[in-house]
Amino acid sequence: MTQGSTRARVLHWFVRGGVAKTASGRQIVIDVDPIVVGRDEGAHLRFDDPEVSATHCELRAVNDGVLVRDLGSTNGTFAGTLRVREAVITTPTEILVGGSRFTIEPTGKQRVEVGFADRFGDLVGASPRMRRVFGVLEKVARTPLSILILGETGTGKEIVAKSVHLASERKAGPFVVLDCGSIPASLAESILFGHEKGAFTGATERKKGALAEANGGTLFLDELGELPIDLQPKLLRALAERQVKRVGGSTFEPIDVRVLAATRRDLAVEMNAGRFRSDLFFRIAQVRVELPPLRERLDDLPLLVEDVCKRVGSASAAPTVAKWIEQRLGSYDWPGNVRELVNVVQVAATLADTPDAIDDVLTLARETGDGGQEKAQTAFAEAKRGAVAAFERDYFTQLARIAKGNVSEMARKSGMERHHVRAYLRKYGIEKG
Ligand SMILES: Nc1ncnc2c1ncn2[C@@H]1O[C@H](COP(=O)(O)OP(=O)(O)OP(=O)(O)O)[C@@H](O)[C@H]1O
Repeated sequence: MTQGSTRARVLHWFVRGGVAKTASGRQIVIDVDPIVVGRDEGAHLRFDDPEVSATHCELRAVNDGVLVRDLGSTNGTFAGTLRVREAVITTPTEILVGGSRFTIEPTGKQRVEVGFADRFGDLVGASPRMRRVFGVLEKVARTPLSILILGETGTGKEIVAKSVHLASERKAGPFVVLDCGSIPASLAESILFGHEKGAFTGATERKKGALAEANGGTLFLDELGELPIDLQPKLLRALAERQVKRVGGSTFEPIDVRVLAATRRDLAVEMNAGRFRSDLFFRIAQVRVELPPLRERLDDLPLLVEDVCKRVGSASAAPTVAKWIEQRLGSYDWPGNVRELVNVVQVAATLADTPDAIDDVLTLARETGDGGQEKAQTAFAEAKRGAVAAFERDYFTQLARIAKGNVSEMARKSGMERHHVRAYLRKYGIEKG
């Protein structure tokens, strides 16, 4: 995990792309950025075939060949005679989608331009995939393009959005965050577009919506996949026409807003299931940025550890903390991604003078058992924090399982507000399913 080895890997990041060819002679180059195959007008490789789903499958270059991934299509994706959910194509292969066919012809290894920047705004990362992300963000931050940021919980989606805003010409304007997952359906329209006084019961004052609040700046739509379906065409219209009408109002006000959005959900699957509108998807996903899970970019650990230690004022603790993580969590898969790492590093950094204490406290936090002996050797406050964290992690993991990921159900069962439940799920990197 030294800087030297990181640099060598950057220079040697190669993928095998290819070309997708249709019977009518259309050709499209397959690179590391995903190509969507589907019936939708926004699809990169489009088939006007009713048996093809709106967003049917996607193709992209990976290390060994062309990755074909079905996007929850109705009729499936076939490589030759095999129905595939996900497959890496290494030799020329015919792909069947609905009643249409195309061929993938993989090419030799090609070098991916990753750039050398190992940070962008508040983000750091030395892995080739993050360096590539930084290169893309550098190029698009100053443009008006909207960006869809994809990634598991805790991979840094919100910090990407904030950093893009601060690197854009809109940085002096507002940065407004709207968590689409916590909007109550009855207030959704008013939260987005605002309302006039008396528009509905409880509308005691005229109020701006999130779009108008973000005027002159950036609106970050977190959890875009959870935006209520009936609101989606209205948002699309507002973005296209650059104007909003408040609930209960009769006039339009102009808005000048750049939209950035994030999602943990696979929106292609949502689109095929009719829960997300593809026209809104293609409007917002003018640029798609995918943040890989931390387990796929462990090269980022040293720089992240250094960054967090600096942030908490313990820069000198970084080598001890990095060594501890390498030794004790070397094969850990970080389900809570960078957020979980940040939590671990913050605790470890404050205890770096006594590495044994790191062991005690962080092992405690991870264990759900009582670990009596270890507890008694740790300061009471730390031990309690560890035990509470273990309880919370366990409770919400089980709750999510029982409620099959349904946040409303979890809120009912736990007697908590939905946004509190969501905060705990995030804190411990628990997928909602
Ligand atoms: N590349 C990075 N460099 C430095 N810090 C990072 C990086 N990525 C994430 N973080 C930190 O990890 C934490 C989680 O990041 P963030 O809230 O942006 O994740 P997220 O993907 O939006 O999560 P969620 O989907 O749960 O909302 C924050 O403390 C953030 O500062």
